[in-house]
Amino acid sequence: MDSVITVRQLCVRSRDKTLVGPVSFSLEHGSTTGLCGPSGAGKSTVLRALVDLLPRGLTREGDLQVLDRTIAPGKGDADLRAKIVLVPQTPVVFGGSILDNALFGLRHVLRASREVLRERAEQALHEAGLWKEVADRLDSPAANLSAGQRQRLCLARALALEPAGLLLDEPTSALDERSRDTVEQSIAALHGRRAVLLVSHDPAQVERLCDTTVHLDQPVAAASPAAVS
Ligand SMILES: Nc1ncnc2c1ncn2[C@@H]1O[C@H](COP(=O)(O)OP(=O)(O)OP(=O)(O)O)[C@@H](O)[C@H]1O
Repeated sequence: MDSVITVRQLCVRSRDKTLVGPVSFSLEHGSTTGLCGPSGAGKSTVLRALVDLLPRGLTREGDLQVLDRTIAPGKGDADLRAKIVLVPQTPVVFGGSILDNALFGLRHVLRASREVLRERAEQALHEAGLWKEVADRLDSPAANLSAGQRQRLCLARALALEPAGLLLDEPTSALDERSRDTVEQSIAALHGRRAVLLVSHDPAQVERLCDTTVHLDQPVAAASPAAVS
């Protein structure tokens, strides 16, 4: 299989502490990898490091390769973030319609006619498993969607970019069982098509969805507020 992301000896440090790592792993095309570990172990921080979007005051060390391109710290760009897309834990739904939300992001990376953009957005809604529920109301406010539908809308927005890798930060942690199952079905459908890194606290979910698991075993000491600028 082809590697989409490879990290070697990745560490994230604040001014005076190592918050994460060293950790090494690779995400293969078509595979789903679980990223597990106790609260505070650094799972969200790893995801942000992979798209080179660490908060100010934190630095990355070690090698990061995305599709054979080496990403030096601070050198991540729009191209990287269209290839590797981070879907945060809390779905961010913008004002505007369901279609506007699915198109957000895509509009910035693809110069194409409205028809082509719309086609890509609709395809992404299919891929995220939301199409049947929204096909007849694409122009309705996205704010009216349920929590599970919002999560899948964020997934669709990410998929519209046709990324090689998707980083999902606890996508079902705030959902009831039924919505969780629906979101899980959408994630399962990505298998074989994208490299997915799934942060999850739920071993059963990891068992259901993932081919392989990366453990961040060591809880790490938080940086003191004084250490962060
Ligand atoms: N901007 C920051 N400055 C200093 N320390 C930070 C910063 N962001 C995160 N940390 C610290 O890094 C460590 C890892 O945090 P992170 O949120 O990545 O953990 P997590 O494994 O995702 O936790 P959870 O499972 O609770 O979401 C924690 O100790 C946290 O306090």
